[in-house]
Amino acid sequence: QESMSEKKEISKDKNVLIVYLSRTKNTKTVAEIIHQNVGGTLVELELQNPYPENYKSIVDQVAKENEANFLPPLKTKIEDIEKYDVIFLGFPTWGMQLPPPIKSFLSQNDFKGKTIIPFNTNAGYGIGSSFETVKKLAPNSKVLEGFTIRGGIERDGILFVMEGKKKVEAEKKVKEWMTKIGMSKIKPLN
Ligand SMILES: Cc1cc2nc3c(=O)[nH]c(=O)nc-3n(C[C@H](O)[C@H](O)[C@H](O)COP(=O)(O)O)c2cc1C
Repeated sequence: QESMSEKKEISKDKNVLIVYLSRTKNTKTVAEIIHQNVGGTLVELELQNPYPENYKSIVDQVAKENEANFLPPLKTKIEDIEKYDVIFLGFPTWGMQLPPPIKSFLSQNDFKGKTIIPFNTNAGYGIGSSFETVKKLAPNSKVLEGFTIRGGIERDGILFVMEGKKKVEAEKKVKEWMTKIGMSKIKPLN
């Protein structure tokens, strides 16, 4: 027989999805740190037509896509997205905006009644309009306070930085943030 306290515990259990976009693996590392803390399903978003390797080319392409409101088709399809209650959504800042593939992801799924938690890395200029756009594109969801940390500066040839001391700093900051938003106590079901 289940006691009352057990029932309370069970109602706290959540299905957690961690989905992220990452080109030079900084956001990927933050996604993995979140995964180590909370468990759940970890998925990298991939595109049907990958972006160019060249930095200047990708910057130009993203600027054009933003201007045209183009939603690049995704290769990654998340099975049974309905079953997830909590979705951590990770991305770098691109052109001071939410990257087009994340706009695609938000536009093609229904997040009604779900909790979305954004996380970000950037070259030091911050989140721009990205967190606001998450709210706009998932209007029936609850968007919690996001996490942001400085990552690489590809423009200056600094690609992956989330190792050594920097990774330790990220681990500490992620833990503090998860406690603040009440996500450190949840027990993922999956
Ligand atoms: C196309 C593109 C545009 C970017 N635009 C910005 C920007 O507007 N502001 C900023 O601070 N960093 C910008 N960056 C830098 C990335 O946000 C930063 O390097 C981030 O840590 C990369 O994450 P990733 O390693 O997960 O791909 C841009 C990078 C790329 C590739």
